Amino acid sequence: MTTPAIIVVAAIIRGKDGRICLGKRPDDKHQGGHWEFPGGKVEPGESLAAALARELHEELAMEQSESAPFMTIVHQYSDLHVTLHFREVFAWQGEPHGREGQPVAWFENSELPGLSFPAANRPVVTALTLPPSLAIAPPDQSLTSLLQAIGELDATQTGIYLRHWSQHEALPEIASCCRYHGIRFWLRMVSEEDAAIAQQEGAFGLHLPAAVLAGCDQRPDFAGVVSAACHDRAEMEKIVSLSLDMAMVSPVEKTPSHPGASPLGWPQAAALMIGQPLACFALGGLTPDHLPLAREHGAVGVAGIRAFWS
Ligand SMILES: Nc1nc2c([nH]c(=O)n2[C@@H]2O[C@H](COP(=O)(O)OP(=O)(O)OP(=O)(O)O)[C@@H](O)[C@H]2O)c(=O)[nH]1
Ligand SMILES: [Mg+2]
Repeated sequence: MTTPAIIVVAAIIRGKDGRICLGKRPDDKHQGGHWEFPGGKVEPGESLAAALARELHEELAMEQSESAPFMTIVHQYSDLHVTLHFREVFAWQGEPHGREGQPVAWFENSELPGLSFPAANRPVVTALTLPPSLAIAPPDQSLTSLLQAIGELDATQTGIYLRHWSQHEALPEIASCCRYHGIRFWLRMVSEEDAAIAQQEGAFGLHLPAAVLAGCDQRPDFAGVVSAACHDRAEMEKIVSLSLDMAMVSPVEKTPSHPGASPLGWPQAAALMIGQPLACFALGGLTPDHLPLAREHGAVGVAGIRAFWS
């Protein structure tokens, strides 16, 4: 028996202090009692932006003027198939309040993982803990220039992937520099012990290259974000089957670091990323300025080497 299918838009509303506005779903509704990103069903013929503006007016008395895609999640509940389009809201008038009597409150990003949400929301809650840009440490970078570059990054916007440093003797020094500057960093998993090293050094993420993903039959034992490289549909299916949190999808465009690789292009990258229950990062020939384009195509973030370190 097929379950009913609906299309929903929901808002990521960030206040000036960075906190996020959530509502509580009434107990008698689908997924009642959980916190939700305010929003609701898209009506036939309505654009996502218009549907969101209408829902925010109806539910929160917010007159919203501008929103852009954040991520899309497709989820099968036992009783309902939902396509959830999360959009980031940039500008609005009016102080949001629960017009239908529902509790409305503002939360720090770090508080979100401790709240109870509908099951479909897990990937968006993870995505909200991630920086929008991920700078990959270039292979030829010296330790001195790496440490200096870390100090110059904006920790709210950029995390780093220490691709070549997992087993390096200087790792504790680099990790401590990242922690000091509040930079979220990822380490590469090559052997099992890398997961323990990443945990011990306070890494935010653990990244599996394609060959490691291929040999993996369960999610690595790491209490942070687990990501993996993804170049095609089979790898995406593997990543989803292992319940990983994040995929770095590449190469989206032509890139000097892999001159022989033929790029996916945005339409094919979008087909891989949109709706998946994880946070996708687009990689390959991109700069941080590609973020809005990447979000239009199903990625929540962008990653790269050269263009991400200046
Ligand atoms: N608004 C919202 N809905 C969500 C979220 N996560 C999630 O699974 N959903 C599901 O998406 C659907 C959204 O429906 P809704 O109840 O908000 O719809 P609505 O505002 O149009 O209300 P109505 O049915 O009273 O007209 C529900 O089945 C809900 O369980 C979320 O974060 N926000
Ligand atoms: Mg609603």
